[in-house]
Amino acid sequence: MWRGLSDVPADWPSCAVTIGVFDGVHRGHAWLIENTLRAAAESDLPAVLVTFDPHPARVLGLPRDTSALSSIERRAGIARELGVDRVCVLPFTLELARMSPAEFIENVLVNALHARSVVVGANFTFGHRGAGDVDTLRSLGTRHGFTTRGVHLMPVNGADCSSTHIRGCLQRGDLLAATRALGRPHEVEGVLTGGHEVALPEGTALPCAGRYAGLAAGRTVELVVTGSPRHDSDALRLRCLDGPGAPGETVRVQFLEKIGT
Ligand SMILES: Cc1cc2nc3c(=O)[nH]c(=O)nc-3n(C[C@H](O)[C@H](O)[C@H](O)COP(=O)(O)O)c2cc1C
Ligand SMILES: Nc1ncnc2c1ncn2[C@@H]1O[C@H](COP(=O)(O)OP(=O)(O)OP(=O)(O)O)[C@@H](O)[C@H]1O
Repeated sequence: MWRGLSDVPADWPSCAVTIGVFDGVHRGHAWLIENTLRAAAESDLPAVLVTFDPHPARVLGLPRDTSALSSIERRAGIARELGVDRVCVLPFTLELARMSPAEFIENVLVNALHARSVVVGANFTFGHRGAGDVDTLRSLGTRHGFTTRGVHLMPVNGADCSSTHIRGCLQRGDLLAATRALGRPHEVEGVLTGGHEVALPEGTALPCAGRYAGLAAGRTVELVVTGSPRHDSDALRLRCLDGPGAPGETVRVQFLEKIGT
């Protein structure tokens, strides 16, 4: 995983690039990655996924739920499992947010990554005030020697499959719909404390308060989410009953089904 453009080797070859937050790496993201791998294979190029951390909306203070469906490490791990060769995490700062679409293309895609093919979802925006889109990539790409593909958005159950949709499913306790959009059950990772509590990184997305059937360390467990859900879900706490490990151990927990309030 490259953390910032300074980690990209100067002799990095031409490549195919896909860009976005990719929180949760849901089925729509997987479809986009599949298209990127196809574009890469057609020209025998490596595939790079460019992502941002923290979430741009959080840095910009936009009134949106930006609770994390996956940590940046997990996101990169899933992308690698899907076949991406490198993940480049750009620290999303106010300075980056002020970069124009043309500057982003020149500094990131052309000068650092040597992009020859760029593949994004049809709704992708970038650059100051989100002014750049697929058409911007297409017209500036002609000048800079890369091609652009805008991939149609994969729907799930008639709606756009998006991280926002999945956060909404979790807030309603609709785990079935969340699983369907993610292509796997929602999971979180944290450290077990005394009293079976799981200490989670700040801003982790949890389903609404209630009792859930889940999996931890390969065992069926009962999960209890307590607290009053707020916009960013930090007020929610997680307990994992049935002793999945000793205090201090890191545990990955999957939510399978809501079994009570
Ligand atoms: C260089 C750059 C500057 C950006 N500046 C802004 C901005 O000023 N305002 C904004 O709402 N989003 C801004 N964004 C965020 C994008 O509009 C978009 O949310 C982000 O690239 C993630 O794309 P995705 O939501 O499709 O994953 C910027 C993104 C980039 C890469
Ligand atoms: N359903 C989808 N099908 C194909 N591509 C998608 C889909 N959803 C998002 N993308 C693309 O994936 C990349 C990452 O997007 P992003 O992380 O913003 O996804 P998102 O799920 O729409 O997130 P959010 O709901 O937080 O805006 C972007 O290029 C975006 O256009």
